Amino acid sequence: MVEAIPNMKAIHSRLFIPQFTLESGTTLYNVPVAYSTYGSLNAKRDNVIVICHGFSAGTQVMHWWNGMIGTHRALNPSKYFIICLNALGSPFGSASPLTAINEQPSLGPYGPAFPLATIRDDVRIHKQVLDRMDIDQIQCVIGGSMGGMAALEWAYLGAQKVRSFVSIAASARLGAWAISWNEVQRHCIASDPAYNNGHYDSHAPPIAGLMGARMAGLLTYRSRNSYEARFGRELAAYPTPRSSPCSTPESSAGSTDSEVLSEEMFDETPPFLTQTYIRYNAGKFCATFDANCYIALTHKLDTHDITRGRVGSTSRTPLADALGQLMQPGLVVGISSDILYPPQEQKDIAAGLRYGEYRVIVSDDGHDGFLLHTEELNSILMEFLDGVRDQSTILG
Ligand SMILES: CC(=O)SCCNC(=O)CCNC(=O)[C@H](O)C(C)(C)COP(=O)(O)OP(=O)(O)OC[C@H]1O[C@@H](n2cnc3c(N)ncnc32)[C@H](O)[C@@H]1OP(=O)(O)O
Ligand SMILES: N[C@@H](CCO)C(=O)O
Repeated sequence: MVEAIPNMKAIHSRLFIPQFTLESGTTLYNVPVAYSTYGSLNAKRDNVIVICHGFSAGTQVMHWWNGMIGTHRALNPSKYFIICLNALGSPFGSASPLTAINEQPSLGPYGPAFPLATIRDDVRIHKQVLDRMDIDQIQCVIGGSMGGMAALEWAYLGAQKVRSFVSIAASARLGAWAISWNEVQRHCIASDPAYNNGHYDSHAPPIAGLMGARMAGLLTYRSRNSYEARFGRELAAYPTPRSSPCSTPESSAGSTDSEVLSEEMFDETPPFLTQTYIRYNAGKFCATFDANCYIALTHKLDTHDITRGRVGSTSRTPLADALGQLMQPGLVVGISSDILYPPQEQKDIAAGLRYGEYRVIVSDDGHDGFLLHTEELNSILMEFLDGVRDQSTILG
């Protein structure tokens, strides 16, 4: 349920950047960038907060961070001009495998030929959108997961342009563990014959592969304990098993449901709640996501490394050297049970920053805690934003 905010409505737009050269060297033309805004710019055009979205979200912050945005919330549209811009490669409006090559319909969509776009590319092209709005200073850039990685990249634009940042449940550079999970997910998609090396009919996409990828992803977003507590070995109430030699009232007397399930039924019916959960949610995801976009975004994540090009190749402490270059206050938040980007990674980021603060949300919800614990996150953010504002008032 999306909260109705008085005197405030989201504005959704798309702007076209005439020419943009990616880090890879490929130049895109007439590049769409989708974004949503909440609130209004003040006279000095400096009350700006940039929100960076995660892997599968779009720019409509109210849809996935509802608890964070509102009149008495950290993201207060009566105070701030809040903007969320869609990452390149995502299926929600910016240039991606789904959009026409250089916006020329006659050329058809990029499909698997969409070039590698990094998080740094996102920041550079999103900055161009802000430049066109005559915005030169951002109060804070805030993001979780992939968005938290983008927040770190935004900070490298400098403390005059980006006054502070908040990076939640994110890495400074993707490690072998997270890259491998991305590879597992790409493999699921590529193994689906319908994928056809990315040249599939949009009416017959590789659903099975995409579902497999999302199922694997879903597990990395939670923790063992959260699944155990939520589902345990509970059976789904539906669908009812067709028939079974073991399921007559007589034969099942004195047995639990799970004891009377035959192997055959196990294959044909999803008896455990956890199975229906991951199947349902992966299926729901497939209704709005695209397989080539999924692959493009996982490659984007793999390239993420804040040290790239910022630290000499002989550095023995590349992470600390790169983080030490950031001069603005940075809040880094971890979720205690995050197995994808474990809290030690956020602790290390905060430790490397000159003006870093580390906070942890203690929860069994895993990586998805950044979407689920909005009350706690909201308080942490409010405190940080107030502190930064007080500092700016004192320091000018
Ligand atoms: C374009 C846009 O920007 S839209 C935003 C899309 N992206 C996002 O929201 C970000 C990603 N979101 C997510 O990963 C998840 O939604 C989270 C982490 C925020 C919440 O996940 P959960 O805690 O599992 O949410 P919830 O308890 O509502 O369950 C999710 C769904 O599974 C269903 N479900 C729960 N248990 C079961 C089960 N055992 N079997 C089948 N279905 C189940 C729920 O009914 C719910 O269905 P619904 O989405 O149709 O209402
Ligand atoms: N559940 C989140 C986790 C990744 O940030 C998503 O799907 O976007």
